[in-house]
Amino acid sequence: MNIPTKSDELTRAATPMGTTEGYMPGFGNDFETEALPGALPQGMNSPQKCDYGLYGEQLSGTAFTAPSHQNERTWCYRIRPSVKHSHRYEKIDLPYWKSAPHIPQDVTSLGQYRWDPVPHGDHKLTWLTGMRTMTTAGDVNTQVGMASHIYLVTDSMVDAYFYSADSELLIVPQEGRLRFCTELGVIDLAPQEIAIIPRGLVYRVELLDGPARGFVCENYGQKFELPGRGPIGANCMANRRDFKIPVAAFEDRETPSTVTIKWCGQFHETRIGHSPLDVVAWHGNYCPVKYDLTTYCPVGAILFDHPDPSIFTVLTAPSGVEGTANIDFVLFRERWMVAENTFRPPWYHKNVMSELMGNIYGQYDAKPKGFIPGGMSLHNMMLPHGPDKNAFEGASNAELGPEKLDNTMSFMFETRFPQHLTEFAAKEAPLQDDYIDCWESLEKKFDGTPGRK
Ligand SMILES: O=C(O)Cc1cc(O)ccc1O
Ligand SMILES: [Fe+2]
Repeated sequence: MNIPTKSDELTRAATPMGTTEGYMPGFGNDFETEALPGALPQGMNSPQKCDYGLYGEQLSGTAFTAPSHQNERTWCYRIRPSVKHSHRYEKIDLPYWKSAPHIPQDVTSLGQYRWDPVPHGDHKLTWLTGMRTMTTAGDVNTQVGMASHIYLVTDSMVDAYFYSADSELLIVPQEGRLRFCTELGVIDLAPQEIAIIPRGLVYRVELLDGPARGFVCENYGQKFELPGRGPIGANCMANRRDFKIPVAAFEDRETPSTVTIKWCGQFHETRIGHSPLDVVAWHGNYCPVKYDLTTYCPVGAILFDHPDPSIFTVLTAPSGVEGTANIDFVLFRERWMVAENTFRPPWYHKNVMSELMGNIYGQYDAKPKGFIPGGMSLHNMMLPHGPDKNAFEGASNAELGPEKLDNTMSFMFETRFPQHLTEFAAKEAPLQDDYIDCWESLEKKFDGTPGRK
């Protein structure tokens, strides 16, 4: 079902030559875009008077003094400054959207957990009311850790806008299509794509094709960046040119509207008389982005053994400790399996990091049954897990030749912090009570006989 949206009224910049319509290619580089000719000042940021009577305003995504290779900011030229967009703030309740630290007393997070897809109910839900927090980790106030959410969207936000001062959001759709109308332009998002909406950026979310469901990683810490490729070199994994940044788009609409702000885990609302999506031109490197996961080029073992899943890292959000991420976003997609004399699925293991997984489509090799599209699993810090009985027997006895793992796309939000279940995850979401039984029938094979396999 295609749904008409308000955003058809947005005035968009012409798309630069050679780019996909509405987007500019790149990640972390400097962009410039204007929806009206000449709206972007040249050679300086703060002319005495901006063209078209626009106001200049900077959005800083890193500290002013962050090292230059990490420094991110964007200059916006807009109809009104943001401060005119915020009157008195009133606290509001979004009871299903939780922030760390949130450790419910009567919920245990120590265990292996798996959920069926959270079903769409009868209620109408927007991006804000349909956000369901599953886990939280770290502390939103000290800007470390993350939360994982499921979103269920049946309705567009109408004259309603949002920004998170707490976090950037990494969005992983699983069903339905959404349109993110942001201050810096429009991102249309479908399953097999991801988007990042930066901290502080105002937007509304429209439903293009619904109902929509997906996963969100809310990153309280340092921004997601591309991982270093080390000896792999300059190519493969996620390539910068496959990321897409929207061109400038604005609306000049005088309608009573609300802006909701997430700030230190609390939600506040303010009323304004116009659309805040009024940035006519911008330049900078702090911006929303989308990425098509089918452009991710996996690199793997081409002779024997199963490497650590870090080879599949799409994006990493560093913590203060080198090599130990606040969050890694890891993708398990279609690929060839060729390793000889090897148990090919993931090995049994315990991990100091906490692994939250979601299935976008198809079958995951370690869990041929039970981990279904839209479903999630959590293997928390230092809790053992690995292939279920079927996967173990199948892979141990398979005739090994080159084999294509086809029709498969799952992902992992892996964090250095333990993840705590919310009441929703423990009591309302479709938790599989029998999940741990998938390992129960793994029998003892050892009988002391050398050469027994
Ligand atoms: O537990 C999982 O399924 C995720 C995972 C995959 C893999 O290939 C190696 C380690 C790992 O944690
Ligand atoms: Fe794992």
